[in-house]
Amino acid sequence: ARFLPDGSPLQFHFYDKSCPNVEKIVRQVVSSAVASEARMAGSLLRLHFHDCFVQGCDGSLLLKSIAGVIEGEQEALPNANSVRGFEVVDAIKAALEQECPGIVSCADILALAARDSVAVSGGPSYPVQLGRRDSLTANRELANKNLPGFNFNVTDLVAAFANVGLSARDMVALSGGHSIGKARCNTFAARLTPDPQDPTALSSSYSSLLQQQCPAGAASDALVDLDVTTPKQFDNAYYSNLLSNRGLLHSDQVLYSTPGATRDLVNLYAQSNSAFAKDFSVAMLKMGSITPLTRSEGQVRNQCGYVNA
Ligand code: HEM
Ligand SMILES: [Ca+2]
Repeated sequence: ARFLPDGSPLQFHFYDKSCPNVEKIVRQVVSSAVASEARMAGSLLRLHFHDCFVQGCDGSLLLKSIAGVIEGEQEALPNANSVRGFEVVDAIKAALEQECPGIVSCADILALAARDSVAVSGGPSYPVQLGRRDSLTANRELANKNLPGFNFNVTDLVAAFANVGLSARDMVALSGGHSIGKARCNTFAARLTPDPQDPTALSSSYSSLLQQQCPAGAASDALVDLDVTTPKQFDNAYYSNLLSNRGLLHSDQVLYSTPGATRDLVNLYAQSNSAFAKDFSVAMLKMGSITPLTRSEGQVRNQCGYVNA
């Protein structure tokens, strides 16, 4: 009950009888995927976030578009040419279908894979509530509307998280997800030539480094580490970076550069990795309980990319 959001219809021991090895199997597949490509941890973490913000944690993000039937979320602006890791989700699903066919939902796979991705990257681990079921639908329009943008200021960010029941504190802690993974140059190209009058501008040494990494500016399809200090280690260096104007995205840097409560939290997390670990775990649990389908709602998909025939 340490982290339990009261009233959640999900349970920590949901698969204890029906699929007792579920957590071990997810952990194994995630570990080996991250061992062969460190970035995959970030990619899997982000899938859970982008799922939960759009009609709840229901696996809607995983559904492939089918002309005239499903307008999938993967083509929404914040996702297009960006979200990845679907092969790993499919590999987890395949392993679970071997072990206990028809039991574990794709939405739960995303929640477990996100937790394990953080843990194998050196971040905190926390118990995950389970029992989510998979949607029959996706909503591209809602993905465009609900997912926060890299150009957002603090007010926009607080509002986007409040829209799904998360606090400003949750928002700052969850932004620490940018402790791992990569971004395309076009998501921060506007920051490559910093205006010294702008408090959210990048430090000149960091912007010079980024100019080298994005030779074609916004047109460059290069990828840059979101955390310049410890890009593969899930830790609080993301927050220390903000103190020296080395937040890659505008939406990262504003958390510190805008005076107010979010700056105080950035200072706290930069100082204390354990305060960050605790708040991140609490916030992930809250995010994971956004309006799930449960009981007889939705279905357990046989393949994560498709509604059952
Ligand atoms: C606060 C608002 C947020 C905004 C505006 C935002 C925006 C972005 C953008 C623009 C990228 C780069 C995408 C690309 O270039 O293809 C990105 C990557 C990423 N985001 Fe966020 N994000 C936010 C919150 C979060 C949260 C809450 C998490 C997880 C808890 C998260 C985890 C990640 C990860 C791990 C990556 C790297 C993915 C990879 O390498 O495949 N982000 N985000
Ligand atoms: Ca969803």
